[in-house]
Amino acid sequence: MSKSNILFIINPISGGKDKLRIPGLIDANLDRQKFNPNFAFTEYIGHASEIAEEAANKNFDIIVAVGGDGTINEVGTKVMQQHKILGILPFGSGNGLARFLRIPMNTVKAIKVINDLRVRQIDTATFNDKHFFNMAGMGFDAHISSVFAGNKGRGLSGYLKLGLREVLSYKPQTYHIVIDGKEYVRTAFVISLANSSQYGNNAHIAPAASVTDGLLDICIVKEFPMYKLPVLAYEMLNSKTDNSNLVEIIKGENIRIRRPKDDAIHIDGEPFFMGQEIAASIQPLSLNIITPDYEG
Ligand SMILES: Nc1ncnc2c1ncn2[C@@H]1O[C@H](COP(=O)(O)OP(=O)(O)OP(=O)(O)O)[C@@H](O)[C@H]1O
Repeated sequence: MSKSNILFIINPISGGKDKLRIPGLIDANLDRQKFNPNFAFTEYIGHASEIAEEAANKNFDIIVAVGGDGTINEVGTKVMQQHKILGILPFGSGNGLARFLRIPMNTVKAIKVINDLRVRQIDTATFNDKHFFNMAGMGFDAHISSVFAGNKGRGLSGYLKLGLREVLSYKPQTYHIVIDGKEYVRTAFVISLANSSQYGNNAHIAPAASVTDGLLDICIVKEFPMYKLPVLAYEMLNSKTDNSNLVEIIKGENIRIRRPKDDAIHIDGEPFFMGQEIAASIQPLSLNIITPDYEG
């Protein structure tokens, strides 16, 4: 059997964890009968994308994102465009897609998943001109990720502290939403377009989401009084937003959203700025990815 050339693209800042030991750990645990490993550390935003594109144009068959959903986004976009295979070693703050796909948070176990080399196809989606793999959206979560991006102390506790401060001052907006031709007008705190079920850290906004159904779950988090925030948190952490009074979920393939002004959005947790009009759609089974033996 010929060996696959595999490149690990390591984001040194994701999840706020030191990653200098990662190449050694991979060397010690990767199946050398199957793989020729190489390593690259990213140095700036967008670098993972550049490295992945170059590797995909060379002779790398498998490219592994070592980081969180933002790193997966950069690497996955190039892997998908070049019809290669994506692997994930979860090292983010939230690890939404990795958790959804049941990729172990333990690095040695996640390397063993790569050794098993079970490749499946999952849906991906677009949000205007950008691809996403886990979740994209606007409203409070986009606002918070733009604020979080300017914050040096990444990691869960930094995120929670900022979230609490911002939640008290954020004002819901009114959106005109068209999902597969049907129009909805909603005043919402957040609109999330979910490919997987969760933002990360097992906060499930769309419990019934599947990455193989050819559909996005459009999650409209309604305007609600702040004292109900713990209810929403409880529902997300217990996968109960399907029956919530606070969240409306509609499945669809093609989505258009008009909002009151140009504003922040997020793509897989990373902040961007976009205009008033957003068009999103799903690309069924468009990404080859290594996962454990799990259907979701
Ligand atoms: N060397 C670097 N310095 C600064 N930023 C970087 C560097 N390398 C990559 N990045 C950027 O770091 C951002 C965050 O990465 P990532 O999403 O993987 O981690 P996270 O936000 O901690 O995890 P999650 O998205 O799972 O919550 C990405 O947008 C990526 O472009």
